[in-house]
Amino acid sequence: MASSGQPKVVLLDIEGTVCPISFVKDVLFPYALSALPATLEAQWDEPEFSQYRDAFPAEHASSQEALTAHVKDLMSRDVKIAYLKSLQGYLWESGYKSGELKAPLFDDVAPKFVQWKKAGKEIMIYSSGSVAAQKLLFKHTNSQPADLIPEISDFFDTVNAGPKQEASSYQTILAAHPEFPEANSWLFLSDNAKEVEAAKQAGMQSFVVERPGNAELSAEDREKHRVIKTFAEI
Ligand SMILES: CSCCC(=O)C(=O)COP(=O)(O)O
Ligand SMILES: [Mg+2]
Repeated sequence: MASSGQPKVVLLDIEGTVCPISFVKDVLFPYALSALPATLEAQWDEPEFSQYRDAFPAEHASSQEALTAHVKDLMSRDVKIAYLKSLQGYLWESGYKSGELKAPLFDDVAPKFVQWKKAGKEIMIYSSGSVAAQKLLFKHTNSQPADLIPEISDFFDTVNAGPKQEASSYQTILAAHPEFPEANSWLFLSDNAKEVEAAKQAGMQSFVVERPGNAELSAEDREKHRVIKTFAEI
């Protein structure tokens, strides 16, 4: 049983943990779908875009129409596959930089970042969103200052760590930071109970975060995991 000692590292999920699920589903996703046609039209043969197009399976990268249909299908099912997440991050970049997109972090998040850092804790991120998308989100937040990147020590996604519901991914993250070798000195916070389970299997402390708009937690998950509604007690 992992100790409940004070964590040295706070590893944070994004959607449903530091920002509402609705921001991803109702703002970021529609923005990406609205930006896709013009981006494909203008950049289909551009070297800058080719890395995103060529990461797709060949049958879905054969034409702008095929790629658009595949992206719409994946997003309609919230499939968190890396090549889609990379393309989404690319599509969101102009929106963040223009000011059209701003991440609505929950009120307790930015103050806790300051408090955790003063207490000597490290803050890291582990999200299905690409590392590039994570950095855009934390650079353009509703906080003052808007840029919280300086508070964050590292970023992990499904490419540099692995699938979020597999314990081996959390072991990969631990291996990336030998300066914090005790798994139970890490605290992973996520809205997803299966991710919390995987982190605990890797020896981390891990709590389920229950934010407004999150999916209803099962009685089993409430029984199995500590559930927190804010970061107040961390
Ligand atoms: C990094 S902003 C976009 C987040 C995203 O696309 C996503 O799927 C978030 O999933 P999470 O693992 O953070 O719940
Ligand atoms: Mg989440």
